[in-house]
Amino acid sequence: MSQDTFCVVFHAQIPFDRIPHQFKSGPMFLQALEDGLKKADADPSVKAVMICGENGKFSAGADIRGFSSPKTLGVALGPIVSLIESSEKPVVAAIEGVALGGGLEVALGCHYRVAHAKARMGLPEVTIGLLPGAEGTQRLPRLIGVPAALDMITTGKHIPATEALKLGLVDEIVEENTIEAAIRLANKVIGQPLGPRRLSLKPVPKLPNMEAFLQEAQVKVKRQARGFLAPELCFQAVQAATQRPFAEGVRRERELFQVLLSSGQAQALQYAFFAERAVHRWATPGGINLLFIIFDSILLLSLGLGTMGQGIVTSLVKANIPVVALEQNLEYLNKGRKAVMVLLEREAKKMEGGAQKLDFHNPARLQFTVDFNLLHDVDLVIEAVFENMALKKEIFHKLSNICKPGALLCTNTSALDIDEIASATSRPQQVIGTHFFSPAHVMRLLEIIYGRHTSPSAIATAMQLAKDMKKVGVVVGNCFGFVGNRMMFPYVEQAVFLLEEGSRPEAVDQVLEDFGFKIGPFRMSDLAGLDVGWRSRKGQGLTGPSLPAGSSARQRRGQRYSPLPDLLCERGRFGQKTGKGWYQYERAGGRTATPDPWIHGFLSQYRDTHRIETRYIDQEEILERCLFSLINEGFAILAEGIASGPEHLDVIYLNGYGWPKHRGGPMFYASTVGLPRVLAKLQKYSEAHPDVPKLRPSAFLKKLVAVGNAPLKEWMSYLSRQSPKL
Ligand SMILES: CCCCCCCC/C=C\C=C\CC(=O)SCCNC(=O)CCNC(=O)[C@H](O)C(C)(C)COP(=O)(O)OP(=O)(O)OC[C@H]1O[C@@H](n2cnc3c(N)ncnc32)[C@H](O)[C@@H]1OP(=O)(O)O
Repeated sequence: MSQDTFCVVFHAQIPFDRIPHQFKSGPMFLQALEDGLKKADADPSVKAVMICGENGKFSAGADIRGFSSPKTLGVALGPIVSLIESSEKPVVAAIEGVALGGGLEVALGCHYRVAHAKARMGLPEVTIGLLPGAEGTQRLPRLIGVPAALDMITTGKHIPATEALKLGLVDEIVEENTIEAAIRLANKVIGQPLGPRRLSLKPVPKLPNMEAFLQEAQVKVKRQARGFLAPELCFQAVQAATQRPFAEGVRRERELFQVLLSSGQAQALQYAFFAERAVHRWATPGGINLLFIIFDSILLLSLGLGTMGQGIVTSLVKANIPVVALEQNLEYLNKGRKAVMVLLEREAKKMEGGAQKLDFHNPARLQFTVDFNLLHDVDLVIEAVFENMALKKEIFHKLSNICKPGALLCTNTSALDIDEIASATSRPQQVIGTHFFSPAHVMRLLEIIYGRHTSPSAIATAMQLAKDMKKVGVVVGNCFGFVGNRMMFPYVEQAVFLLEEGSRPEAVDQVLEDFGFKIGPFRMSDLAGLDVGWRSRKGQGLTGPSLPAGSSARQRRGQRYSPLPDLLCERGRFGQKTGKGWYQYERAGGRTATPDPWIHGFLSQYRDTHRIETRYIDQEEILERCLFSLINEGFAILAEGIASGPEHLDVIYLNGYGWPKHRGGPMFYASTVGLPRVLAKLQKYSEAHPDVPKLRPSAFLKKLVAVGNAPLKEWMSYLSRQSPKL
């Protein structure tokens, strides 16, 4: 093929750092694309056009940071995609790496698409609070049909090339040189009619039951979205494709895009996108940041095969890390092994048809043992026994004696003091907290807690482990409850106080679920088991036999205390596992929560006993007392240097506590509410409840308001000592 038959229009786009800023996806970049296309069209020596990316990547779409100037992005790309499609010369996309967002929309404008077998494609705009605004919602259903297009557009998932080929999204996949294959294809199709290849001219493939299908899909999207607008508007845009001609569908897509752009939710999700990446960057006080400790041949030992241990082992096997699972006796080991195998079988099923296979029947990858001697060879231990300081110390003392000198010793704890655990060893620099969230093979968050002596390389290794396990690792300092649970305590405390004052569990849960939480505090408590907190409170001497005689029922250490959860536990109401908790369930182990008249009666009796006047509590008060007390604790955490920035707190809440993504995390949410308002409300509630210290506004919050409601990205600059613990 002669060189002059083609114009390779375009080399773009990620990695972002390798191309000049003005060409990323801004107006100059789009102009260059348009100019190139026009030049190719006008040049009679050019017979076909091939579009490819630079350095083996097609395009990750727009630079998300540029969405502040909408006109230059999605909306302006649409006419260029149309220009590609209307070309009288065949245009072939050569997709390598990724084709995402605007990148895939460009490919949809092309007449043919060739992809490398390892390429991934998707329209992830919904995950940043938007919809594909360059005609993607109108072209994709015409190409792959409504069900598959709806799935891709409303979830934003990336699909592998093999799946794209099955769906008809690409015409060909190749193992070798994609660009050469695209040129070959272009050469072959020169002179063939282009009409049938123009997606805007194609009808949307019919379904026998389109209306019923759409109705059902809409209900599903709405149910899952819980106040998140983008999936619902993505749905509406695809629906428009089924009901209107192409040009009208495009107009509807643009209207909906503008609604999302101005909703505030897009801003929150884009903040969350960068926050998740920002938490990968951490440093010690000396500026040391070791991110590249690689341990691809580690033998890892997971100690304890309860629910957490089972999930951790499953995640490790999924991450292809050789693992030895240890239990104290054969009975527990066999029980744990059975549960792990069930989880792994399930995971293997989900992965069927994909490139990766789960290798868990091979003893070199996964073995179960009660033999502590196997500890000699492991590189890393994750202890996952239950939350008991004495037990953990005993285990760490043993680990310190048996494990080889370089082995990293991790403790899975949700609140216990890492320094105290480390003090039982002769190598506190190699002791670190790894707080997994249940179910550990599903939840993305991993809180990584360093103690006073933890070394930077131990932190780096734990961060690398998180990455290998496809989790979001967030490095935090050591304090009771670390970041996530420490912020959760005042939230749950307020929820219970609200019951004392007149609310009901279902009313409080409803308000927080309407806000967007997957599950309210009482449903959550029933799910986790009320006995967990009861055991912890007994350990702290707040209830149970160690409570000093004569203690007041509703006061502890001079502060307000609610005995309500303890009273439920004393009556055997542990939540779902006993069939009764804050709600009633169909049976022990049941999952359907129903408001329980017994609880309502019990609460009124409790108020009578303690002479509490029942009052009506409105939704605003429920929301503010729960959320603002949690946020207030976040400011205290930042001021103490337990976390390096508000992004860390937000990423923890988004990935471990079901905080609604479209609200950007608690600290981002506070910034959108406005810090003066948060402060004023805390002051008001604190005055009404002077015996609740967690409602007293944090000094750091007051300072940020005093300096004029500083924007979130500047908050940390107002702390005199930043991250003293790092
Ligand atoms: C040849 C075709 C031409 C195409 C023209 C396109 C013109 C665009 C015009 C309009 C389009 C509008 C709609 C959109 O496109 S919206 C954007 C849709 N795209 C995305 O949402 C992709 C988001 N990114 C990712 O999913 C991943 O980052 C991925 C690209 C898969 C790479 O993952 P990974 O390898 O794990 O790396 P990181 O996630 O850590 O990212 C590396 C750094 O790159 C930064 N990054 C990534 N994507 C973007 C982005 N879209 N905008 C800005 N920055 C981005 C990321 O923050 C990392 O940077 P840092 O390390 O500094 O944090």
